[in-house]
Amino acid sequence: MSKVTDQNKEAQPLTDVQLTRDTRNIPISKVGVKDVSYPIVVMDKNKKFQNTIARINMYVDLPHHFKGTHMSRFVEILNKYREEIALDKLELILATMKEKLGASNAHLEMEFPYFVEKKAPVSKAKSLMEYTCTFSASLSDTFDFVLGIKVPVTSLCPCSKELSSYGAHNQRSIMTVQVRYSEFIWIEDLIEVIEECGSSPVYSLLKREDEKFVTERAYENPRFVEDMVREATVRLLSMENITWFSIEAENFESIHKHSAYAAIERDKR
Ligand SMILES: Nc1nc2c(ncn2[C@@H]2O[C@H](COP(=O)(O)OP(=O)(O)OP(=O)(O)O)[C@@H](O)[C@H]2O)c(=O)[nH]1
Repeated sequence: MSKVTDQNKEAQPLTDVQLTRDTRNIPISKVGVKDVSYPIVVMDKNKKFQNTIARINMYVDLPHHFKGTHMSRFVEILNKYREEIALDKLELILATMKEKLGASNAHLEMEFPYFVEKKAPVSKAKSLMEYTCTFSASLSDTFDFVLGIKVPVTSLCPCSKELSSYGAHNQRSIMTVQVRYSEFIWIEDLIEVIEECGSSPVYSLLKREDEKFVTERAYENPRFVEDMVREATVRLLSMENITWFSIEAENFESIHKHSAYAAIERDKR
């Protein structure tokens, strides 16, 4: 490009390419930014609140006639609500996304580590355990919110216990619970419910007496993935404030190279 053309371009106002017309007549259901790392605040049952860092996805719909969305506005909105990005602000953030981006639907997904203080079962030694949680919120005409938690547990195979002369294969499993609710639910309470559904909870700190206890507890409570999602379903159905849930169990098998998996979803509305 010649120096003269460069100078001409600089003298002109910058073109807003995103606003130009697209002629393919295809609307887009979700467009935006993905995997933005950002500080958020989560309500903590014991300490009132907990600061953590989320990986955030923000999307809106885009009408067929626009070439592109305005990507910078998503991050501008995060900045606007910095220090106060929390559950009670999600609907407001989504409303701002709809307004600033001229959209009909807005989606906000956050995945973040959340720490819970746990006591070892016998020694009562305290330690912090990390749980991966998700907030998935959408606003169209109505607001929708789903809380998700990945809960690690130990599972011990009932079949292996029955067949083997010694021991039974056991492994770490991840139970993923997602809920819609009518009244607020503490992350801590939901974790406790799901941890009852494996052969044993897992801990970040165990002394010798705890290790003996959890090993024997797992042996006394063998569970297939099917048992785990059924046990969770019984509990989640009995919680009246839960209006919808999905529960998954994945066992990272210690005698196979693949996982065992089961899932149940129930809409109580
Ligand atoms: N729409 C879109 N923008 C992209 C993409 N990749 C990068 N961008 C950039 O996102 C940046 C910000 O775009 P805008 O939000 O429209 O920026 P702006 O025009 O200064 O902001 P406004 O005045 O608020 O519209 C631009 O530099 C784009 O090039 C893409 O795949 N799609």
